[in-house]
Amino acid sequence: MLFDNDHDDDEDATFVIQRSTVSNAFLKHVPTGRAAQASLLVVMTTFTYAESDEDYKGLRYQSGFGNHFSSEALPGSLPVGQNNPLVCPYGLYAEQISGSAFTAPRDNNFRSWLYRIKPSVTHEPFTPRFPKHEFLVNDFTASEKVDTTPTQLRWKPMKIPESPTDFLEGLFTICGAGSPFLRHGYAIHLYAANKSMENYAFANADGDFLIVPQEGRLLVKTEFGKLLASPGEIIVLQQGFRFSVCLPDGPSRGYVAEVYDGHFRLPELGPIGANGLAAPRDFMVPTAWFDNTQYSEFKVVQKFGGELFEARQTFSPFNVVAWDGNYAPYKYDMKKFCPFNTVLFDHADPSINTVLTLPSERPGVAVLDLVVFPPRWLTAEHTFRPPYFHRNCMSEFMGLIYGSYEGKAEGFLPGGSSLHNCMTPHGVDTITYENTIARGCETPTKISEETLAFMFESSLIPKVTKWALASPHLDKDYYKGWVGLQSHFAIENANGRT
Ligand SMILES: O=C(O)Cc1cc(O)ccc1O
Ligand SMILES: [Fe+2]
Repeated sequence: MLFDNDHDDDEDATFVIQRSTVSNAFLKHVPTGRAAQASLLVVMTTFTYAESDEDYKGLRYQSGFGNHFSSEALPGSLPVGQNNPLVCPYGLYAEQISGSAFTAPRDNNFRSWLYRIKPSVTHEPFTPRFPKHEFLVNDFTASEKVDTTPTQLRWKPMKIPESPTDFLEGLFTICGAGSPFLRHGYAIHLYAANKSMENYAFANADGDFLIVPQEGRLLVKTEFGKLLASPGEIIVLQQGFRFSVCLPDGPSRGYVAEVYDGHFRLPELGPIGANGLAAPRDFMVPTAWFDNTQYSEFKVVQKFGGELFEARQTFSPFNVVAWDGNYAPYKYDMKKFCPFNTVLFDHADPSINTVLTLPSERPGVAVLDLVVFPPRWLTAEHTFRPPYFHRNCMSEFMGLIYGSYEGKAEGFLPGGSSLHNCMTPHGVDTITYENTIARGCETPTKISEETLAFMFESSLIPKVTKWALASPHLDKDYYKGWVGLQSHFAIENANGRT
């Protein structure tokens, strides 16, 4: 460790998860080998986490968003004053990973130098991985696995699978737009898993992963070190990084946004000033750690153009003893978000809660924003305080990590999802509307500490996978939450509702 701005993971923090014993109904209806397998297998309550506690207790991080970091697991393992000396300390190989064109402008130029026991290229040829992963979609411009619909969509929480399933096996696409071949667009996936990835690492050549755990912690081993994230935190694993997802608590599920255009950044703060929203200091980057074990076989699985390929090697890709650069994975605790809001009247647009944004080439228009709905005071006078009724040219995918969402009294459950596509009308449900009118807005109210919802908002119109549309988790009654909204129009009452 070269810097002292490092942080310990809270060793005392525990997170109780509920084990589900129901099969993955999202996949159940799909007449395929994997789904058929899943429905045949008996309930399984074990999980694999082979490593000792030492593996994740007391992890240390470096802090700061977009910093240039340096970290070494052995003293003196970082070369001094240059990137690729003829001979590196400890006989390490120097290897650069570029997350932007070499010539990208400085504030958009991302690269790191990794000093590793063997270079990444030391593997057998890539071959297609079997059995094929049938539930991933990347090229939404061409895939036959997707459909379009302007209907309001909502899904109940997915179930943890019964059969042994790791993060990659348990990943399935819900919706998305564009294509990694064009380097433009995104995919939104869900994952539900019950075991750690064993003896293999995954790397995504198509884009960056932003993972939102909803149940169960994730311990992610990366070439840069380890990241441990609880529900409420997010993890960003950029294009190309090799990583293995382990489940220290067993069953786990959550949401993933995959973006093809480039990397997330902090939003501009404009008139808010220099402080507020997500603070750069709260972004945590791993410290160097390496695994020098000889494996009879260790696979690197690479997603490339939406297809999975694998290559065999006899060593762990987590063999980086030291690294230096600004292209590194990170985590962020959304509970640390510092919200701003209206303090007199009217409802602020949700963009006020943007955590991270991936801008498009059009000013102010995002490929994908991560927006959080954190605990906060509502103080607006003579104002309908919950989210307004609206139609949006942007598309809104929402998830709930815990608690309940201010706009929905019923049906939007932790682990559930909703999609309000481009120009699809939506807003609070009837019960929330009636309760809000009845309660009035005389006193400040607080959205509970026990609640955390988020939204992925995009300017690109998502197509939805056929399995998500046919899933038994799709809430067919979602529209009923609004059909009860009554007309209160009264020509004789010009001053408000009767
Ligand atoms: O639709 C939603 O619930 C998300 C949302 C929240 C809000 O406070 C204002 C607008 C908006 O789209
Ligand atoms: Fe909305």
